Amino acid sequence: MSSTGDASGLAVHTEGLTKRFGQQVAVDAIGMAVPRGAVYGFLGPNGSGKTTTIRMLLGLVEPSSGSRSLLGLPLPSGAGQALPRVGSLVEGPAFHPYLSGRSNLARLDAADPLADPRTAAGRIDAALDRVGLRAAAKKRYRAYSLGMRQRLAIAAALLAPRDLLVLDEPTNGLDPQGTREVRSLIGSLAAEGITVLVSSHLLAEVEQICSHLGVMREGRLVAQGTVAEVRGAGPMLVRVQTRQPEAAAAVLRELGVTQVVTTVGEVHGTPGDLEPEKIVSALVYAGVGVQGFTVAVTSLEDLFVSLTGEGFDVSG
Ligand SMILES: Nc1ncnc2c1ncn2[C@@H]1O[C@H](COP(=O)(O)OP(=O)(O)OP(=O)(O)O)[C@@H](O)[C@H]1O
Repeated sequence: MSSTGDASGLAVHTEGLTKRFGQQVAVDAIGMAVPRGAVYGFLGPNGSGKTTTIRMLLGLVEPSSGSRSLLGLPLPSGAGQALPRVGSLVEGPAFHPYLSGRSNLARLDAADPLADPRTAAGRIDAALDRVGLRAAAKKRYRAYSLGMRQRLAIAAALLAPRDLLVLDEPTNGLDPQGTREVRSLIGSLAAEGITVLVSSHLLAEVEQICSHLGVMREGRLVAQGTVAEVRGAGPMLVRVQTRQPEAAAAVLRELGVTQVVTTVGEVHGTPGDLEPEKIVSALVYAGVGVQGFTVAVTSLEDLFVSLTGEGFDVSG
């Protein structure tokens, strides 16, 4: 877990945040730190507690214990000041299928007591522009693709000026094209300086756009930090290309390399504290012909499997 420094620079901060449902601990004393300006990927398998955490952050669910603050303001006392600056996509707003995208936004805008009706048209156009739906604004919602529907939902969250956007599984159920659309939209919002907290059970869907990651497993936050920090927390991997993989594997095991795996023309394993040059010289000394030797950090995908006990490429 990384240190995140000054709490005032955090868009989201929790300490010991916990939610119990009867006997079940859905969220177990988590300390989240989302720096301002970050795109924070909140990852974890289904049921690991992401939605419950997000609902606590948005004031939709009361925590059993612990504290939470948004944009430097503690909840619940600072909710009135903080929440208007926070846009969210949690359970997708209810859009009317027979109304156009623009009319749907107009209805939502009119329902907001803080929104000035005299400036509604400009606000709605700006929101449609930002999500790239201006040209399709007059189409009925039911004719929108899934990606367009999700972009309209994000437009709804952007009707008021926001400092923080909280998106719960915004790519869930989207096809690859829709996923790309939402991902690129998140990238452009982040470039405008909006902090984005985006949850997903699919690492691959958010990995490319995130500056920070938080990983949930069974209600606990098991890793958090910049992408590089989280990746760096994983074990190193040595890879030996050779025509004698069995002989190389024996040398590696002898040296104390763990999780040694042999494939055609290659052996890899986790070297622990062993210096890579010691491994190379031992291989040469044993007469193993070394064609290639690399030391690399574990891939994020492998790391997540080890952190969460399951792959992130399983959907549903
Ligand atoms: N209102 C509730 N009453 C009882 N249990 C609940 C309630 N809400 C969530 N849970 C339980 O809390 C755990 C965490 O659920 P949560 O929805 O937060 O997980 P998640 O990581 O968001 O998963 P998903 O992606 O499936 O929504 C689950 O075991 C869930 O069944």
